[in-house]
Amino acid sequence: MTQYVPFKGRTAASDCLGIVAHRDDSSETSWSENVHQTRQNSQPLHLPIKQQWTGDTCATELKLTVTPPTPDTTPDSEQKGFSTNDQPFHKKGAPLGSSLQKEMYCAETSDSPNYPIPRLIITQDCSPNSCLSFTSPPLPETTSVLDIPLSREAESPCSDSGCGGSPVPSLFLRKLSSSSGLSSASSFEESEDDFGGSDMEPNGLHYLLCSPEDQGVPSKSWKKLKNMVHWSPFVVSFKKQYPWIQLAGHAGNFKAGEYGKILKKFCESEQQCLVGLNRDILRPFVPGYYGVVEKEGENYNQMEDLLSEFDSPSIMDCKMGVRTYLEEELVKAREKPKLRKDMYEKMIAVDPNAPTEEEHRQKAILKPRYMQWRETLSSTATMGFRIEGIKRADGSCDTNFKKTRHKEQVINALRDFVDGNKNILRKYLVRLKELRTALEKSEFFKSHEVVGSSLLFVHDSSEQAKVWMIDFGKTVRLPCTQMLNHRSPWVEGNREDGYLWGLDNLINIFTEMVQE
Ligand SMILES: Nc1ncnc2c1ncn2[C@@H]1O[C@H](COP(=O)(O)OP(=O)(O)OP(=O)(O)O)[C@@H](O)[C@H]1O
Ligand SMILES: O=P(O)(O)O[C@@H]1[C@H](O)[C@H](O)[C@@H](OP(=O)(O)O)[C@H](OP(=O)(O)O)[C@H]1O
Repeated sequence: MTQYVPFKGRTAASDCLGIVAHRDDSSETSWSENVHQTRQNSQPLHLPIKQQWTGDTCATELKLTVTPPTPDTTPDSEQKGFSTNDQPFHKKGAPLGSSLQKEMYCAETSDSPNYPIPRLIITQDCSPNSCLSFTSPPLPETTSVLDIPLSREAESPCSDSGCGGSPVPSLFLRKLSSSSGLSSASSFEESEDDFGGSDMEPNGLHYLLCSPEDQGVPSKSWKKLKNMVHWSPFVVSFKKQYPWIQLAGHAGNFKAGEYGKILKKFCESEQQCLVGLNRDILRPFVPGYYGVVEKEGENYNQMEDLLSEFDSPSIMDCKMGVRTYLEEELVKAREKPKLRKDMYEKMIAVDPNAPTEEEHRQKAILKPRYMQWRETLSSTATMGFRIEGIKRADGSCDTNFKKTRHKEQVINALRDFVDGNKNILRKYLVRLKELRTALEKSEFFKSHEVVGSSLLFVHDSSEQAKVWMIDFGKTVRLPCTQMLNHRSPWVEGNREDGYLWGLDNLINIFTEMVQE
């Protein structure tokens, strides 16, 4: 589906799902008003969004000077092109000054505060499904983490990049997605004593086995050991010896923790979310949180490993919401536009015709442009969720879902994921509905913009099937007076994320599949 941009005017009304973007220029307010009115009365004239990024509108203002890999001494804030004062993004992981975290492909541009980053406005038929009523999970009286104060202020997100890109050498730390060029580089390289390396997948992808013994040890071996943990008290020392798989996300973000726990690079706002969620009605749907752990000079959030209760699990990561970047990322991008060579390369790897002429000339694109392109290429914009990756029970792994956009494609992927097993589908459906009920009651949820968060689906051959919310690196507390319903269309400023709308759609799809 093409993404459209309203272009000076309105047209007839439309009930169907559509995407509207507009320029952030001097006519911003009236554009915004037009779009609001448009949803009620009329449909805007449309232009492909690609035209937002043509040279005559904006790109001529950019002068691309690709910054070569910088020495380790460069402060992170400079790496990201932010001054030390403008720090809306807490970086993930290491303490300030870590030499690990570098921006390699970020290109500085001339400062142009009025640089027109388009605003994406999703118009959608967001009539929610009628909610089935389920007993709410009991609100815990105590939590596993008790003493971390919650800030009342909006938390800054943990985006590695904001609009400036990942603060790590992309040669070493890659996003675990097919187009990001997965290689045998393991995100656990730094701790080979603790973990095994990566396994080559049949489709050429790799996933990570978080098993101390698995360098050269076939998975059957650890399985045996794991069984021993189940059956014999003498094998306690074999704890941690099961494979842990990171299906999506930034490579290098995880390490093994205690048995049944994993460590994710520390991010303050994610920590606050995990603490808040563990005190909320959503507690049964999020990983347990066990505080901050320091390992090899770096801080990590220790959380429950959601795979630990499963045997050779099948796993799916679904990124939720209609938007995958925060509003403040757009603001940042306008203030300090930065060209991303790596994102241009990821884009042309999927579709060589996707970049505008100007982007081709510059061989770089802005992050919001890339993120919007990803959203419209996949089902994010049209359904409010997208599949990021699937790992099947046989060990095969697929992260090639960038172009999985249509309902039929999603259904095929889901059918393949559950291997046609309707019992598992039914269990997922029940769990998704329970989650929706909890989300609709949750104090945490209504007071946070939840962007880039995923649902982790896990099942195994015993037909145990569960879903959890994960990844709160870009979950941001709203100002006290603001609340979201997570179903309204997003208009920049309202901070709606479409999370519940996406969940409604997911539930509809599972319902259809169960009834098939
Ligand atoms: N608590 C958990 N238990 C088991 N697996 C997990 C858990 N948290 C994350 N994972 C695995 O790690 C992957 C990435 O997790 P997550 O999305 O939190 O990482 P990230 O690097 O912050 O991602 P992103 O780049 O999208 O922000 C998930 O797809 C899942 O496979
Ligand atoms: O899946 P892809 O196509 O590889 O694209 C990445 C994906 O959109 C991530 O969500 C994003 O991280 P954040 O959500 O943390 O912004 C990352 O940005 P980054 O490269 O700036 O980290 C992108 O590169």
